[in-house]
Amino acid sequence: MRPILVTGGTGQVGTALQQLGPRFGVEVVAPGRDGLDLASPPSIEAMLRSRDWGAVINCAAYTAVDKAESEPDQAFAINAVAPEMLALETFARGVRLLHVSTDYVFDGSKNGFYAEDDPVAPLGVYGASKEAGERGVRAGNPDHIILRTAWVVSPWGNNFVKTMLRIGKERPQLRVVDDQLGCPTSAVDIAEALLTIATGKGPAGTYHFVNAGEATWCELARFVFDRAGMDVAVEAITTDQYPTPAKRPANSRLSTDRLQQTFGIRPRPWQDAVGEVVDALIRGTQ
Ligand SMILES: NC(=O)C1=CN([C@@H]2O[C@H](COP(=O)(O)OP(=O)(O)OC[C@H]3O[C@@H](n4cnc5c(N)ncnc54)[C@H](OP(=O)(O)O)[C@@H]3O)[C@@H](O)[C@H]2O)C=CC1
Ligand SMILES: Cc1cn([C@H]2C[C@H](O)[C@@H](COP(=O)(O)OP(=O)(O)O[C@H]3O[C@@H](C)C(=O)[C@@H](O)[C@H]3O)O2)c(=O)[nH]c1=O
Repeated sequence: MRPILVTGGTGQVGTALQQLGPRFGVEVVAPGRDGLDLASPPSIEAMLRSRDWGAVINCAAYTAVDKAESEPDQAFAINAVAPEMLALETFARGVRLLHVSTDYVFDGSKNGFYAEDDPVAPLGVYGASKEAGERGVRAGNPDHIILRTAWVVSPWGNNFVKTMLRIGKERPQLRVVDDQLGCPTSAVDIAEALLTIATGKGPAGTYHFVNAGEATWCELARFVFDRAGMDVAVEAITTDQYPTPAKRPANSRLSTDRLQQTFGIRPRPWQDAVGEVVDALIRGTQ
């Protein structure tokens, strides 16, 4: 297969894609921001023109959920404007675009797991910018895959597991919200799903990929300390007791039925995936 271009090569999913490329027998080219700046249209155009790409996977994003509330222009530039440009540039070259999106496009009011066609209604700037990015991708390139995922964890970059391990070393007691439900998901598993789709022939459209099961942030924190063998007491609190600039959905669990039926991808339980990440971080092997 022709090489795959990955944006955001220094991020969690971008790093995982580079690691998994050889297993799929595909060359993954994953520049960081210095090699491909999504805020710069000439940079995007030049990179798209530089090779005969087999697919483009857009993993670059403005992911600072709280900071986005005070930097909406920056968030929309990377999460909405750039994906539309990527869509137009890939369409012009007959290249499929795989675009990663988020559970935060939903408002959390559903009683159950969200399906792909459920109405979106983001609560904050980050979610709104990602939702606008989805629309840009759909409008710009009919040959697109929008893969929504959630609560990404890995040994790389910033994520909740790394935050917990860091704070847990400094304090014996933590307070973590227990009324936001979601699906913790490994960046490696997302990368595997993306490469399965990119190297296959399934139909374009919007899909969900998360690890199986569900948890609150509090349950996830307790799992992490248990797995790490750390004696940290985690007090369950409500969202009201942990005020943040951005509102987050109370329920952002995603159904993966469509992805399973279309691509035969079977997500493993989040405990297996997150456990692997905790083990790697404790061993310091990544
Ligand atoms: N993290 C999560 O919990 C979730 C993430 N997602 C989505 O998954 C995708 C991947 O997320 P994840 O790997 O966690 O993200 P990270 O925050 O780990 O990485 C984001 C990447 O985007 C890059 N980036 C930011 N601005 C630019 C720019 N102007 N030009 C080029 N690159 C830029 C960053 O580069 P630099 O290192 O230079 O900042 C980094 O490589 C994103 O679309 C995100 O919205 C969806 C659900 C949950
Ligand atoms: C650090 C900390 C956080 N929290 C709460 C705040 C928040 O409600 C929840 C998660 O906090 P974080 O800020 O780490 O996670 P957050 O940045 O909201 O994570 C999101 O990132 C974006 C990119 C996504 O797309 C989402 O899927 C999701 O993964 O935990 C506590 O209750 N106690 C704590 O000590």
